[in-house]
Amino acid sequence: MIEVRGLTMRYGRTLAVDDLTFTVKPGLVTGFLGPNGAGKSTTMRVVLGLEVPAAGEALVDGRAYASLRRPMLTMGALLDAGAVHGGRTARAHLGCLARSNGIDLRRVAAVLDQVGLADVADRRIGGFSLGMKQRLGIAAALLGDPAVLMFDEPLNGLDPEGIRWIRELLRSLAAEGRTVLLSSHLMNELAITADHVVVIGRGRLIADTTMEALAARFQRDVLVRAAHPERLAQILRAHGATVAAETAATAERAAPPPPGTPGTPGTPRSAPPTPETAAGGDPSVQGLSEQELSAQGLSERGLSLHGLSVRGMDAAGIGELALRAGIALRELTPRSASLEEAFMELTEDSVEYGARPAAAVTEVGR
Ligand SMILES: Nc1ncnc2c1ncn2[C@@H]1O[C@H](COP(=O)(O)OP(=O)(O)OP(=O)(O)O)[C@@H](O)[C@H]1O
Repeated sequence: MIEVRGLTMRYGRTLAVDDLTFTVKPGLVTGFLGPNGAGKSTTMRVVLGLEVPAAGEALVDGRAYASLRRPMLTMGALLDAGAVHGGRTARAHLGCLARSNGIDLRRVAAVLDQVGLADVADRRIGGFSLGMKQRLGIAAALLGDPAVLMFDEPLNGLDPEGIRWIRELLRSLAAEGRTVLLSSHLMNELAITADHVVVIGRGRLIADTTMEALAARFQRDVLVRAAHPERLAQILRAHGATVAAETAATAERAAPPPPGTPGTPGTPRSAPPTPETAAGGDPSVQGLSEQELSAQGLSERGLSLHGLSVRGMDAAGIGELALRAGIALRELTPRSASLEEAFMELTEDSVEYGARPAAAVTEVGR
């Protein structure tokens, strides 16, 4: 477990960490998020005893890291993969670390194997790529078989295969009951990898929550396609939900970004097209502007194709009401903001979200 309590850290006039408190629990992968300069690396350096805070404390399994006699057995950390002696081989580097921490030298071969560097163990680190150096840094962190692991931006420099590898490694380490903290700028990767997230901005805590709760907090709506949408809309409204027609505009906003665009959604945003929509849909609805749609009123058939955007009720509740009414559902998709969007919203200085486009929905069922 890592406990950060009332931590404050200054560099001259810069308040890098401001009365920060959070706990990183065992058995979970915890993501540490924050914009540039938020104080993530500073917090990690204080945890490692590399900086002395102005106030507060950071404890690893109840002890200050600096007070541990053989610290690598308690916590393994990777802060800067480049900070290694380039003239040494990977095996010699890990051997030095093992000897200075009283770690059995057989662990060196074991961790080299674990991170996929066994074949290059006797090459000089100076010739390693950034990705290989990241793997070596992870091997060093694992050397003492510690119960607590902390990585600063471990995904930097890794190719997609490397990112998948580290994601699986972190998940397996947490599944073994270890405490795993990683900072990252790659929100999408954190969304897939982390169970819990600590978000900071300007050195202060912004959110300390499960990834699931974060997704629920930023849940936009549930997309519903049903056989009798008008009737279902009325029932849902009668039970307190807000129901709007899904238009081409809302569907486009909710669609996943094109490949390569940062910000993969946390939950699926749109279902595969039905044979009808794939074939071009109802010409009386498709291609019309929102104003035209609301002026004309949406046809039952148009609504069943494009669907309903439902807020204020979860998918299970909607499904239950539809079942009771005997209305067949063709689609029921909860749609969340991507973690990227959630992160931007959380860390934005102003609560006002001025840049967000006006809602392109039309009320239904009244
Ligand atoms: N050694 C230092 N001397 C002076 N200021 C520093 C030092 N280290 C960090 N800072 C300042 O402290 C603040 C927090 O920096 P820190 O590196 O901890 O943020 P971060 O969240 O890790 O950022 P990034 O994601 O860009 O690495 C920043 O304003 C930074 O400029």
